[in-house]
Amino acid sequence: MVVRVKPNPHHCSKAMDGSQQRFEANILLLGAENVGKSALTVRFLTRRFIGEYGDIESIYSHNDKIDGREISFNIWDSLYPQNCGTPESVSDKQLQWADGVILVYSICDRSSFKVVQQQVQLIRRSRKMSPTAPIVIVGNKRDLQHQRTVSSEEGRLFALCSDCGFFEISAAETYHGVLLVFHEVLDLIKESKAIKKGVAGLKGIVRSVSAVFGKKRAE
Ligand SMILES: Nc1nc2c(ncn2[C@@H]2O[C@H](COP(=O)(O)OP(=O)(O)OP(=O)(O)O)[C@@H](O)[C@H]2O)c(=O)[nH]1
Repeated sequence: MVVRVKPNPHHCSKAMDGSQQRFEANILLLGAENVGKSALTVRFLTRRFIGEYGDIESIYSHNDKIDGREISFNIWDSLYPQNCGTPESVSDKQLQWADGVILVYSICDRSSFKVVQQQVQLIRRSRKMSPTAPIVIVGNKRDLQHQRTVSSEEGRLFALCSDCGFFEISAAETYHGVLLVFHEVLDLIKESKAIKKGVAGLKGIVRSVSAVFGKKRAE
């Protein structure tokens, strides 16, 4: 089931508990205009490529079952340019909301690759998002090889150097590539949340041990 709602950054997934069956993930799609952010989103949600998508910014909620576990995806398909600061800027609200980011460029639009490069720097420098939150870079429109201006190697190398995931796909041609992108982000979000939980658990142990020793010293 897909539900389309207006962007509400207060809709938050951070209350996930490993013991619960349902896993909730907030995924933010960013990138320059016309690169296929909406095409990717709609392909993932409906398996269809419809060609024209209009200029609507939305958060879509989608429930799925993967490996027997209920998954709740919230996908924020953002509009470019973002309505704050410089064109490539990303709002604090978006970063606070997101558990993971998909940054999309078009392989036949070099300026869109530059926007992705700038957005990676901005996200990495921001304190609004967990440093363990994953970023996956997607070179879209792979079907337009004859118009290519960004090589696969360049995209892959940049992603590798920036510690981001990387895919080259065509939202127009196949559903499978799009599915792989969303599943990768989901897996990385799970890992990131597990790391955060581990760190929190460790802090709890340190606090308990300190409390015991503190008490003993006081006796
Ligand atoms: N050839 C080709 N065209 C694509 C592909 N993905 C999207 N498009 C086309 O690119 C255009 C822009 O797609 P959108 O999904 O609206 O792009 P967007 O990034 O959401 O654009 P904004 O809403 O302006 O931010 C549309 O005409 C799509 O049909 C693809 O993989 N291959």
